[in-house]
Amino acid sequence: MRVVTAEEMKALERTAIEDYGIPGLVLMENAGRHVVEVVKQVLGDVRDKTVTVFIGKGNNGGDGLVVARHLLNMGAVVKLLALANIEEISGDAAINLEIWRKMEQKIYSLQHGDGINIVRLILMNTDLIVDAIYGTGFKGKIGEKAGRIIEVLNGSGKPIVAVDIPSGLEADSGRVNGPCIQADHTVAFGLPKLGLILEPGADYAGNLHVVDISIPSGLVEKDGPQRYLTTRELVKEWMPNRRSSAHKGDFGRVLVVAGSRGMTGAASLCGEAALRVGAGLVTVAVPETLHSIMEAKLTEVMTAPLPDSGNGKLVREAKQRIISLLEDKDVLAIGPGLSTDPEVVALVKELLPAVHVPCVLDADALNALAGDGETLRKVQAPVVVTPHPGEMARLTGTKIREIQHDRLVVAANAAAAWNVVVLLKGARTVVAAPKGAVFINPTGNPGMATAGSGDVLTGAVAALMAQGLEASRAAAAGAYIHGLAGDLAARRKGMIGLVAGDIAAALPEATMEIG
Ligand SMILES: NC(=O)C1=CN([C@@H]2O[C@H](COP(=O)(O)OP(=O)(O)OC[C@H]3O[C@@H](n4cnc5c(N)ncnc54)[C@H](O)[C@@H]3O)[C@@H](O)[C@H]2O)[C@H](O)CC1
Ligand SMILES: [K+]
Repeated sequence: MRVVTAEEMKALERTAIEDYGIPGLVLMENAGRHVVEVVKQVLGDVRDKTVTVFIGKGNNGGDGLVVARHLLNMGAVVKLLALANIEEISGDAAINLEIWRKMEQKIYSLQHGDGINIVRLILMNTDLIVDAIYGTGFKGKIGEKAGRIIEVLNGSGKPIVAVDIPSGLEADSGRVNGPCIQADHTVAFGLPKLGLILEPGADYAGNLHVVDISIPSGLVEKDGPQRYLTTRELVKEWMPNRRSSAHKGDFGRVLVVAGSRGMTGAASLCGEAALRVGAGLVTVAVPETLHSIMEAKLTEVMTAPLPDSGNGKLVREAKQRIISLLEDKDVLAIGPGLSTDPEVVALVKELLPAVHVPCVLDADALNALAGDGETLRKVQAPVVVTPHPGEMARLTGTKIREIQHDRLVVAANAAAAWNVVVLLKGARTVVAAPKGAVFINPTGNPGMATAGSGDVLTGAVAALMAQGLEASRAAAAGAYIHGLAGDLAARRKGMIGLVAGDIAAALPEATMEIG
């Protein structure tokens, strides 16, 4: 599903109105009806329930007026409060205001005074709040008075349904610069806005319902900026079919180069994950002094010893052995637990230009390239890098806060500069392809911020590349499946006690859920 900015959404709405002749009033009516459906999901029978609708002066408020009218017709008690100067309501919103007035219904203006007392009074008998104050027209900072009212609404304990966007949320970034409606449900019209998908916006949005308000589908799907929300349907479309006559070679052979003394778990988690996401054959190559430990740890995953320094860390001489192991492999996954020993750094830098199979670089393989992202361009095959914000900061020579301030832009710029797919981990993992496509991942939970979680993700991405998925799709699907496995595991074990092994163990269930 495409993800848009406020301006891009407005342009789609304008085209629908001006070029296709769909009256804005029709779009607004459709929008309002969908909000009513969600209100009914929350309240059940709305008859005699009290719904308080807060409107602003723009078309978001217009949607709110449509919601009020339909709920009234359904037998609900509806209170309508305007946070703006009613006289400033214009266009389609004014038409709906006129209808509301002709139905001899009241509208409380909060224009004068601080409005807090009237809001508190009305909320005492309210069963549900509809936030139709600001939508894609919101810019900058919420006004002081509106901010105080929003804080009262958030503290009311009443369910809140936000119209299009929680008021106070920046549609394009998901950032908030002050009070913002903490919605239980957000009904987004046409396409999800970026701010509803990125943190903290996704948190403020609550349950996101993306609804069709009859903007022509050809318009909605047409090629605009290639920003997508990774959905189950998209991942299902990308996953390879499994013919009954298939054999393990059909699903690719992965070589994992990972591990060092005290970090054998990273190698085994990565190898196990690659198998569990469907790779046909997986070999984990580790420093030779650790080889017997790995043989004991792993069953379905094969192992191979690599030259090391005797202290359980690879030496640059391992390059030749890795190149020969790669001769009958389809994908290389390198980095988990390798350590940042100078010999390992030298090995990674000398090995990469000699790699001719698609590869996933994670953890210490990325740390080996600190400040030297350009080396990534020397790999003779598609590359996926999977940095967390700290590794990304080291790779780009910047600070974590700069990485986190604009994750999409940082990932997209790095992808283009290094000609690789960048999977930037974090709340809402972002996948950026060199040619501009960006996928935002909706799955996962804070319980996954646990040692080894990234090793599992690396194995999942490698498995999908081995099964023939194009690099950016393998990264987006891998992030989706990894996050879904984490959600399934957290549902059973909670977030606090969740460990990476639980995520790995839930991978098959996650791939089953995708179908
Ligand atoms: N365009 C259409 O045909 C449809 C739009 N839909 C809904 O309309 C809103 C977008 O409406 P818009 O009139 O552009 O603005 P808003 O209602 O979001 O904002 C109201 C108004 O608020 C003012 N404003 C902006 N920022 C601030 C601020 N920081 N403080 C105070 N006031 C502010 C500004 O003047 C705005 O005009 C969209 O989200 C949909 O809900 C229909 O759903 C579909 C048809
Ligand atoms: K809103």
